[in-house]
Amino acid sequence: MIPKISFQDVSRSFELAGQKSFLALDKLSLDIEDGEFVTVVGPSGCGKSTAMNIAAGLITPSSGSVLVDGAEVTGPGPERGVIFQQYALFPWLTVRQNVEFGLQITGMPRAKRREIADRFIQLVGLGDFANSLPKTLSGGMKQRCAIARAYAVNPKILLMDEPFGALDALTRVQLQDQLLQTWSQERRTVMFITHDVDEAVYLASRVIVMASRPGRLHRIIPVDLPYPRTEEMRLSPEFAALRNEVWRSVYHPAEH
Ligand SMILES: Nc1ncnc2c1ncn2[C@@H]1O[C@H](COP(=O)(O)OP(=O)(O)OP(=O)(O)O)[C@@H](O)[C@H]1O
Repeated sequence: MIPKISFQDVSRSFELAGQKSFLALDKLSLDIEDGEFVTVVGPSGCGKSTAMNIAAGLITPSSGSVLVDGAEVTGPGPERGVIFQQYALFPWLTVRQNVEFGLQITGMPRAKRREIADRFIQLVGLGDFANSLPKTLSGGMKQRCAIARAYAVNPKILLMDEPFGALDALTRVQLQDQLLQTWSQERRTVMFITHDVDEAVYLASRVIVMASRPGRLHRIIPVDLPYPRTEEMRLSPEFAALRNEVWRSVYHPAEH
């Protein structure tokens, strides 16, 4: 089976003015299977976003390559949806128009667009706000809108860079469950960066732990908890053990 996403010896350095070049990512090799949900954790500056942006086709590697379905990534593509922490919604468009936007550029007829947009707006719990402008929404609602917009174009891969980072704890947990629910229905491949160790364990079938200086793969920790994930699981000793393991390898990489 060809992996859905394959990082092959991917390195990236940045030229800093007046200094020698800085190695942000050092020979990352990692395969992500079709339909898999992986989370990526690691200290600030260890190259998580750099790796994801290379997979998204937003920046190029200095050496190595990322393959999607066996083909080298050379730029962004509709099969890869990207969701950032601060997702820029168009402020002059309503929730529905924002969600429809990605479909419009594919040339889809209006009625079909609206049907799909409304389905995803319902799914993320914004049914009552379809005609609202972003400025009238809370941060969590804006992010739900951004997620609906990314889902609506039906990308086979979701690249999510701390998408819930700015949200309160309760909204965050709700969006985690919503994300897992849609993932189990539609089986996209998800690569999800987070600073939250609980979130990393709760969502993933494997947690990718990176280390810094230079940014690199440190460990891969499998999460042997069945899906669907539940609140009971979140509070279980197995979950606590996994969380501790991930925590130690992020914060004490020399020993773990
Ligand atoms: N465009 C750039 N120019 C110069 N240096 C950069 C650039 N982008 C990233 N870097 C550097 O590369 C390193 C890795 O950055 P990256 O954003 O990938 O880390 P990260 O693990 O996602 O960090 P965080 O968890 O803080 O978001 C950092 O030291 C950063 O300063």
